[in-house]
Amino acid sequence: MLDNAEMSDVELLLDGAFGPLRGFLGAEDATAVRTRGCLADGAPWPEPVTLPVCAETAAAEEIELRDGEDAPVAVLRNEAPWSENGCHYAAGPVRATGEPAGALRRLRPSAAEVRRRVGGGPVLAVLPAEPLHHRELAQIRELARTRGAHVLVLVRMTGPRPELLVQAVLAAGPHLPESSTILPVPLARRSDPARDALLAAHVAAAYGATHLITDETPRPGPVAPVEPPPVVRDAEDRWRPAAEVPPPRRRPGLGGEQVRELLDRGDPLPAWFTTPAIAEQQRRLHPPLRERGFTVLFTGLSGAGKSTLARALRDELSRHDHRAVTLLDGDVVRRTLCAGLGFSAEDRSRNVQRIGYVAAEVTRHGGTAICAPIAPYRHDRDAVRRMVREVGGFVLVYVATPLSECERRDRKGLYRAARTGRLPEFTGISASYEVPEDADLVLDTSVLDRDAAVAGVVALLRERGWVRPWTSE
Ligand SMILES: Nc1ncnc2c1ncn2[C@@H]1O[C@H](COP(=O)(O)OS(=O)(=O)O)[C@@H](OP(=O)(O)O)[C@H]1O
Ligand SMILES: Nc1ncnc2c1ncn2[C@@H]1O[C@H](COP(=O)(O)OP(=O)(O)O)[C@@H](O)[C@H]1O
Repeated sequence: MLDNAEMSDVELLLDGAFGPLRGFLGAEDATAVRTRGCLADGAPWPEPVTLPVCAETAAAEEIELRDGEDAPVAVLRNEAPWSENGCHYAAGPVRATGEPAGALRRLRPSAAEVRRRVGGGPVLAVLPAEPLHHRELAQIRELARTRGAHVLVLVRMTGPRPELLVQAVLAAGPHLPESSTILPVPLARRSDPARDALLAAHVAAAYGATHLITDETPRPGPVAPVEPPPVVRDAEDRWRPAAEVPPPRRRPGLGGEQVRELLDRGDPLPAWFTTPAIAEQQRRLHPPLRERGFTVLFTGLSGAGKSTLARALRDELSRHDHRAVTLLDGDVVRRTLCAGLGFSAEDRSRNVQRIGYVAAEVTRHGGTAICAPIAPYRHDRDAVRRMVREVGGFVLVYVATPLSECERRDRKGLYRAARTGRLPEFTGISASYEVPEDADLVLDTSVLDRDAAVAGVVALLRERGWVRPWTSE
C-alpha cells in the first residue's frame, strides 16, 4: 500500500509529468541522482524517485501498487530491485491498472496532452502555493503580455485541504489571460527545498513550460526562471506595472502576515486586494480561528489533575463555545479506542498517538478535542502536535503538580502499589516522565484551584484567538 507521497509519485509517473522517468529508479540512477544530480545516462534529474518495499515484495517480478484505501492503481514491472543499508527498493516502469482515480483527476490531462494544447510558443508556468489575488494576477498578465506567452498555472496539491487551493486558483481564472491553463498537480513536497524547487521546475517543463515565475534565486534548470515584475496599487485601486505609476499615486498593498491576520480574525479582504469569488475560496481555505477546530492536550503524572481539569474545561466550553467538544480521557480511551494496550513504552506511544489521530480528526472537522493522557514521552506529544497543527490549533498544557502531591492524593492507591512493587512500570516511580519544555501553559494544581486552572486555559485560548470572550457566571 502506498503512502500519500508515493501515491503522488505514481500519479505523476503515470501522467508523464516526471518525464523522462517512466518508473521508480534503480540503484545506478538513484546513486547518480544523489551524487551528480543526473540520471546514470547524464540526463539532469534532481530527486531520487524511489520506492522502498519489504524484502518479500522486492523479490516479486510484478508488484501491484495500491492506494491508501487499498484499491489497485498501477503495476510496477520490478526489473531492477536493489537494496542499500538494509532497505529494499523496487525499481522499474509503472503502468496504470484501469482508470486512474486520483483526486481531481478529471482536471488533469496527461503531460503529453497538455504539451499539445499549450505548445508552439513560450509557455509561462506559475506554481502558486497560495490563492492568486489582484497583485499576482497583474504580474502574470504583465509577463504574459510582454512575452506573448501562454500561461500555465500548476496548482500544487499539498497541505491538509489541497482541493480548496485548487478551487481558489480556479476562481482566479476569469482574471488570467484568455486561454490560460490551470492544472492541479499532486506533487508532494520534498525535504530539501532547493531540490524540491528544481523538481517542480522539471514537472513544469514536462507539461510544456519554457519559463517559470519564481521568487527564488535562479539556478540552472529545465525552464528559464522569471522574476515577478513589480506591480503597484494606484490611486484608483488598480494594480499596474510600477513603472507606469508615479510614487505619489501609489497606495500600499497587504503583506502575507497582514492577510493571515485578517483571515484569522474573519475580517473581509478588501475589494482592491482580491475579487469576491477568490475571497470566498480563500476564506474556505483559511477560515477564521473561531471557526477552526483545536485540541487541548493535558499531560502530567497520574493524579496531577488532568481528568479533573479536562472535564471542567469541557463543561466550560460546552456552555459558552459553539463547537462540539470531544473528551478523550485516559480511562474511557483505554477501555475503547486503545483496549488491549498496556503500559510498556511501546504501548504508551501507541495509546497517545491513537488519541492524537482522533483529536486531529475532530480538529479537522471544526470540533474541540480535549485529551488527558499521561503522555510521558516528548516524541509522542510532538507527533500529536504535528498531526493536529496540520488541520487546526494545538495547545499543550503541562499539569505540573509535584510527584509528592500526586502521591499524597493517591486516589486509586496506585502509588502505594507502585512503591511496594506490586504495580510495575508506574510513571514517576518506576517509569519515566519527560517533563515538557515546550508547554503552552504550566499549571500546578497543588497551588492553583480547579477553576483558576481552567480559567488559565480559557484565557490562553482567547489570547490565541481560538475562542471568543464570554462572561462567566
Ligand atoms: N503503570 C502505570 N503507569 C501509569 N499509569 C497507570 C499504570 N497502570 C495503570 N495506570 C492507570 O492508567 C492511567 C494512565 O493511562 P494513560 O493512558 O493516561 O497513560 S499513558 O499516556 O499511556 O502513559 C492512570 O490514570 P490517571 O491517574 O488518570 O493518569 C493510572 O490510573
Ligand atoms: N486544583 C486541583 N485541580 C485538579 N484536581 C485537584 C485539584 N486539587 C485537588 N485535586 C484532586 O486531585 C485528584 C486529581 O485526579 P485526576 O483529575 O483523576 O488526575 P489525573 O487525571 O491527572 O490522574 C482529584 O481527586 C482531584 O479532586
